[in-house]
Amino acid sequence: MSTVLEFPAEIGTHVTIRGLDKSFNGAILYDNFNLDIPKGKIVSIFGPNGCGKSTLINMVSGLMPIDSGEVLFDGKTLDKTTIGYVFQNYRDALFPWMSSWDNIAYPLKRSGMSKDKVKARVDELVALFEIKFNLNLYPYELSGGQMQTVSIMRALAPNPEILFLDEPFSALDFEMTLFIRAKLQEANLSTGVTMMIVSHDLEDAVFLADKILLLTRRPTRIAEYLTFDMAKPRSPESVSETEFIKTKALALEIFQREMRA
Ligand SMILES: Nc1ncnc2c1ncn2[C@@H]1O[C@H](COP(=O)(O)OP(=O)(O)OP(=O)(O)O)[C@@H](O)[C@H]1O
Repeated sequence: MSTVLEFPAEIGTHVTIRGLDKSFNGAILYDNFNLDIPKGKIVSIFGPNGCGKSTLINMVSGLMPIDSGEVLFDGKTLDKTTIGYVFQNYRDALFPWMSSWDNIAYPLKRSGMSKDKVKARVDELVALFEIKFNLNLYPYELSGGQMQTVSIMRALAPNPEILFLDEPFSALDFEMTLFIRAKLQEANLSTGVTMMIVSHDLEDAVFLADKILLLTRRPTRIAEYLTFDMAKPRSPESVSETEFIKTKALALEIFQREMRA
């Protein structure tokens, strides 16, 4: 098994993943997998169907057990780390018996925060997300995009060090995708929260990314770990700029190479 001593992390690393192994029913998905996630940055994960993108963030976030290996956050274990997780299926992720406001406040109330502080934190998020709809509504009374916005606000409420997002755009229309992309970018830039985002859509993946993790078919390895340092904040027009088009084309080329392999 690899260890941090064998493969020291680069300076500025938040999450070190070392010697990660995972099999399902004897079929190897990850075998001695190593990865560094930089602090305060956004890493987009892209790769062939079934290569284990969701499994990777589920293992790092502790939703799924690993067979062996080590995951450390600034050298700490998961139980000493505040994380947030945004699920693909926001309909099932929100508590249907609570108003949207109570959904967002839930993790804060659970941590024992005083009523005044809870209200102040929810107000901060309302300002950040420029919420115009009524948060007294129940999730089922909201549109899909509004529900996903509430799920992201809930995940960000406790000021996590790291936010995991599993295909947050997959069920959104284009207008909401643009809105949520912009808000995730703002949240990252204003709070420095690290993000790991699984995306099926290459444009979404590249738009937010400081790093693009391209995975191979299983057993899953790193095909390339691209750095994309186009200036931020990026705008909807950024996708037409040469720098963006070039990186997207490079990622596509690597993806296609892996599909043929
Ligand atoms: N709980 C499980 N039990 C058995 N096999 C599983 C389980 N979870 C995932 N797998 C298998 O592991 C592989 C990777 O799944 P995962 O959902 O992580 O891939 P993905 O890259 O996110 O896929 P997609 O692009 O289709 O969303 C798949 O072959 C899947 O069938």
